[in-house]
Amino acid sequence: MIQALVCMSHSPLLEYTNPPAEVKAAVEESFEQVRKFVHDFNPDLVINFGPDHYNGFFQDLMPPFCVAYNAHGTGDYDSFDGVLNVPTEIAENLAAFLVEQDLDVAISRKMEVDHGAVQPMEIIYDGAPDAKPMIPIFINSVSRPFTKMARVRKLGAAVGEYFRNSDKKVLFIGSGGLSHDPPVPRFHEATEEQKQFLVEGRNPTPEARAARQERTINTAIAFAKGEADIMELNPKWDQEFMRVCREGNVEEFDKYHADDMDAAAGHSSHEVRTWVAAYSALRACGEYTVTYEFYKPIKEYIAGFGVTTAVLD
Ligand SMILES: O=C(O)/C=C/c1cccc(O)c1O
Ligand SMILES: [Fe+2]
Repeated sequence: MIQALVCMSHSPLLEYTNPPAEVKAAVEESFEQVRKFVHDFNPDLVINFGPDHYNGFFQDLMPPFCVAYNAHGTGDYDSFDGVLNVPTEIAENLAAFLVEQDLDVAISRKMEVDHGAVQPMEIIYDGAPDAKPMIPIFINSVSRPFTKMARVRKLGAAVGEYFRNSDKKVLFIGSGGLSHDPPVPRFHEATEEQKQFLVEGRNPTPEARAARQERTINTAIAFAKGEADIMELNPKWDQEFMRVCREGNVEEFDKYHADDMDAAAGHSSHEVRTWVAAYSALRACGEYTVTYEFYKPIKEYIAGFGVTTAVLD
């Protein structure tokens, strides 16, 4: 087995809110399954398709895709705040290959990644996402305009093609989703203060960061009580999306359009773009089988929470 995949939801609320004990236990069991899967596979390299939540990328310059040549954690919600172990030369060669395939990715020699990118690696490697060489690939999942899903699929497929004949064991990670609508500001509905944050919010003061995080935590607590002004989770939508992942006909991802996603599954459902890229990468390496699936709508985490693993046939 030379390539494998983990796609999973993330939530910065894992350590900040309290779902019922049986839900917490079920989530922890899903994490245990993922840990075992990855430790058995023991990748040489991780390709991490991740979103950002206005910690590393802002609307002063928002690329659709960005390949990191070097990266560090931003430490939001107490996530990893150190330097990541990015193999720069492999990342440079990968980006050059992608551009040759007409996928005009941005590159960064100093990418700042937030909980959205590092959380699966923190879960797998006991809080140490720098435990393995990892190339973060940012996929804009928060800021309009959104690329068509077919472009995300093609990006993933080209990444897979690049590693298909590699002698390294490569793990593709997609981090985010599924249906959810956390209180991340959207430019055209934002206050003047929020607009300024969306454009110039890099390196917030500790007070500003704490206030932002407290707002999200309070929203999650209110959401669990049925009192928050955010969209409901949509388990039906989530399960349909997971069916497409499972069946392996990745062109079917192209049916997802941004406006419909907003309306049916919430404004952060775009994070499934990371899954689309990761599944398309694996599919470019061969036919695959999903070996593990977990799903629960969890209001305390503001997430339709899905976890999957897959291997080549
Ligand atoms: O406040 C943020 O940056 C994001 C919060 C959030 C909440 C729930 C699920 C997610 O995927 C999130 O990123
Ligand atoms: Fe997120």
